[in-house]
Parts: sequence; C-alpha cells; structure tokens
Amino acid sequence: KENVGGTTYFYSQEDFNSHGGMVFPNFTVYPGMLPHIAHMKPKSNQPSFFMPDEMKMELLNRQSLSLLQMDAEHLPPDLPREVDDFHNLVPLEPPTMSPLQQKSSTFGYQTSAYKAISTKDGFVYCLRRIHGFRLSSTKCMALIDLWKKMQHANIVQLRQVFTTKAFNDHSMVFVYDYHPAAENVMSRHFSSNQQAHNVNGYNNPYNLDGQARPFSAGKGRGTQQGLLPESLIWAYVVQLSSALRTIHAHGLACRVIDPTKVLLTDKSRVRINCVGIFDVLSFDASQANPLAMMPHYQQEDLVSLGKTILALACNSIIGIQKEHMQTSLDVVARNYSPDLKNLLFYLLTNHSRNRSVNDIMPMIGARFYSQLDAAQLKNDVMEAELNKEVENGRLYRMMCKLGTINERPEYNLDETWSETGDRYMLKLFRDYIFHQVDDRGSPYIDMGHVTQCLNKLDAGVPEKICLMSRDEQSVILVSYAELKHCVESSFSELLQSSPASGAVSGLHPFS
Ligand SMILES: Nc1ncnc2c1ncn2[C@@H]1O[C@H](COP(=O)(O)OP(=O)(O)OP(=O)(O)O)[C@@H](O)[C@H]1O
Repeated sequence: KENVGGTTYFYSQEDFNSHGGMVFPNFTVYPGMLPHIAHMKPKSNQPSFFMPDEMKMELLNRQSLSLLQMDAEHLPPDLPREVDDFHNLVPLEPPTMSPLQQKSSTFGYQTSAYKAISTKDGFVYCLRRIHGFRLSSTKCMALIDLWKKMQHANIVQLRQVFTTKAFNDHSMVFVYDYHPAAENVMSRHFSSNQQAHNVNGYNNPYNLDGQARPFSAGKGRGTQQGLLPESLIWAYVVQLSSALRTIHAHGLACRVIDPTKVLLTDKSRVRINCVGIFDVLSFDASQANPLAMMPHYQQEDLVSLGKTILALACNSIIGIQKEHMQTSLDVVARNYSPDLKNLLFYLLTNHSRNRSVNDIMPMIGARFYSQLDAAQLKNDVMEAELNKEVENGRLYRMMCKLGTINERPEYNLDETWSETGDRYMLKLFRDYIFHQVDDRGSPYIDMGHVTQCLNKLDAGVPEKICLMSRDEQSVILVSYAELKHCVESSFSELLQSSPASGAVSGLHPFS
C-alpha cells in the first residue's frame, strides 16, 4: 500500500512476481513490476540535472519491455530457441485457443508476432511469422528489396524476409523494427468495452439493438459523446497520408491500412505495420511485371485510408460496413468540419481511377503546420533532456577508462605496470577522487568533488593538484592536462593488446 499525493495505491504480491510467464532479466535495475504512476514525484519548477520522472518512466517501461524474456518454466513447447539469426523469442500476443481466431483477419493465413534478439547486432526486432506458407517464386523478393530500402517515420521498417523450418513447418518470417509498448489502433480505439458502449449506448446510430434513435440525439459539433477530438483524427490523417505518399512515390502500394495494422506509440504517433507481406502472399509469378497491379492497389489504399479514418471519426468499426457507410458519413458531417467530410467523400465515394494521395493535401491545409509545430516542440524538449544526460554518459565513460587501468597486476605479465609511470599517477588520482578522508581518517564522501574532478580530467584543464601516496612518502604536483594524457596513453596501450576491443574492429569503445 502506498500513498502518493493523497491517493492510495494498493499492490498485490502478484504485481511483484513474474508476469504471465514473462520475466525481467536479473542484470537490470528495473523494479520487479512495471513502472507505475505511483512512483512518479510531483513536478517541481526547479531546474533539474536529470530528465523528468514521466519521461524516465516511459523510457524505462519501453526498455523493460524490450528486455522481457520468457520464463524458462513457461516456455511454450513449440517455441524454438533460435530462428535463423534470432534468439530469445517472446510471443507478442496471447496464444489463441479457438481455431476460428487462428487465421489473421488481414492476411487469411495464421500469423504470429514475436519479439526477438538478433545475434548479428544484438538489437530487438519484431518477427512476423506466416504459418505454413511455401514460397513458390523468389521473384517477389525484388519487391521486398524495394520495401527494405524505404525509410519513413510512419512506416514500421522492414529489415529482412526469410523462410524457416524452425517452427516444424514451412514458415515465412518478416523481420520488422520492434517498437516497445506499441499497440494498434484497433486495441486503442475499438477495444471491446468501447465497442459495447458504442453499439448499445447513446452513440449507436446504426440501430444494431433494434431501437432506432433520432439522429438529432448527438447533434452539435464535437459534442457527441465518445467521439474522438478532430485534432487527433487529423494527426492520424497527416501521418498516414505522408506514409502513403512515400510508398506510392516508390511505385509500391501499402495494402495494409487497417486498424489492426496501424501501430500507435505515445499519444498519437502512428506507423503502418506489416508492409510487404501482401506482395509476397499474393504474388503472381505468371505476371511479367511484378509492379503491373500497383496502380490498382494504390487506388485501393486510398479507400482503405478512407475506411480507417471513417471508423475513427464515427468511433466504430461497424460504421465502415457497406450498409452503414452513409449513416457514418452523416455522423461525420454533423460532428466534424466540412474538410474532414470532404476528405472522406473523396476517399470513399469518388470512383475516378486517377485519384492521388497528393489530392488530399489541400484538405489537410494549415493543419499540417500544427503537426509540424507539435513535432518540432517535442524535438526541442527531447534535445534539452538529452543535453542533461549526455554529460552523465561522458563521466561514466571516463570512470570506465580509469577502472580498466587502475590496479591491474597481470598486464603483459608485468606486475609493476599499474604501479609505475603514468599508471602510478592515475592510482594516486583515483585515491584523490574517491578515497578522500577527513582529518580523523574517516571517509569523506562528496559527490560534488567526484563530479568536478572527473569533469576537469575529461576537459584536461591546466589546473594543478597535489597527489600524495597513502604512506605519505611521495607527493606529486600534476595538472589535469597531464593526467588526461596519462589516461589516454595507458588506455590505448590496453586497447592495443585486447583482441576483443573495438581497436581491432575499428571502433573505439568508450569514445
Ligand atoms: N513492430 C512491432 N513492434 C512492437 N509491437 C508490435 C509490432 N508489431 C505488432 N506488435 C504488437 O503485436 C500485437 C498484435 O499485432 P497483430 O498485427 O498481429 O494484430 P492482430 O490484431 O492480432 O492482427 P491479425 O488479425 O492480423 O493477427 C499488436 O497489438 C502490437 O502490440
């Protein structure tokens, strides 16, 4: 039980135990439970040397989700330890019991998503497995190569595609960037609770419970209960249309704009997920030109964009069904601006074959500036936070260097290496920084002194200090600049003899 700002939070023992077969690795300092608002401190207006608690919690939450592993006891028997160059697989969805649920509503095949670590670069990726799929022609890989080259802030990056028998079947695996704590538009906006509310409650304009409601019930712009704010819908429109512009400009089509395939992070950042899958699953090897169907699919993308926006605007998945479409467009016309209505009419009811995603730019109009402004403001905040943390990283690297040099009797089988020359001075300097004592010989601990010494060492300032051995027999007057030189030369000496160091691979560790 914990009281924060007058609110009492209760925890059960379960909160501290493993989470449904998932565990956090024991080499982290994260709490054994997910970060909770109860641990955040009230904001102060004082300038701070560290990032705000909210941001720290958000980042810790993402890091801990990236590090999450399967508890060995709960490992599903059919989950391989390794798949190609990936290990530590963790399913991103709970197992489905019913055979009806097994097929993806989008792809028509059974699919599974896993978080996994690459043995090649150590980064975490999302593996999307298509069960029981045999690749009949490798020609479609030309399209996959185009996808891999495409980079956009609103597209989940496709990295690799391979076939595998690691799951004891013929599976096709698509490797994407992993975005921890991401959820999809479907689960954020159309979860079962909200749907129940929309279908049975006040906002049901589709007469699904058999009781027709007068349409004037929710009249008034933006006042209808349960509808999303228009600014949020435009934020999605700007991002999704921006992704589509890039995809279409590359001669490809997205083919997966669907509430389950639009990933959401933070409050309103969206990315289109699962690009490229349809290009493989529905590839027709008899077609001479693999791009021949793209203009047709691009037109379908515009309709899918329209349907997704319409579902968001009328806050109902049912609303995009053909028989409800007109009702939904009426809901939009009554509750949102004419621009949003025009956009949806253009995407959903204009059947010209020459439509382009560029045509919707005038409808977005000045809202584009609001998006740009919000993105730049966020960037400024992040940069200010990074500024604070970059100093901490610098001092950490300096301490690592000192730690690898100090007290190292085995180096080159020379027991005196750490005790002589440059290293001797660094040993005395280590004592000067960390082992200060007061006049009675008790430890004198002052973090300000430690930080100041490390900063001056890193900057190599000309200021001189007096270093003294513990037996008080040697006293050396030395500048920080000379000490910095000692650190650099001793550390590079160590690097050169270390086969595992970045010196061999060409990367300088701790630089
Ligand atoms: N690249 C990714 N990074 C992080 N999490 C992801 C990523 N892709 C998917 N997820 C997570 O996996 C969950 C399931 O995604 P998925 O696309 O399979 O949704 P679905 O509703 O099960 O769709 P389908 O019916 O096609 O299986 C998402 O809600 C999201 O939390």
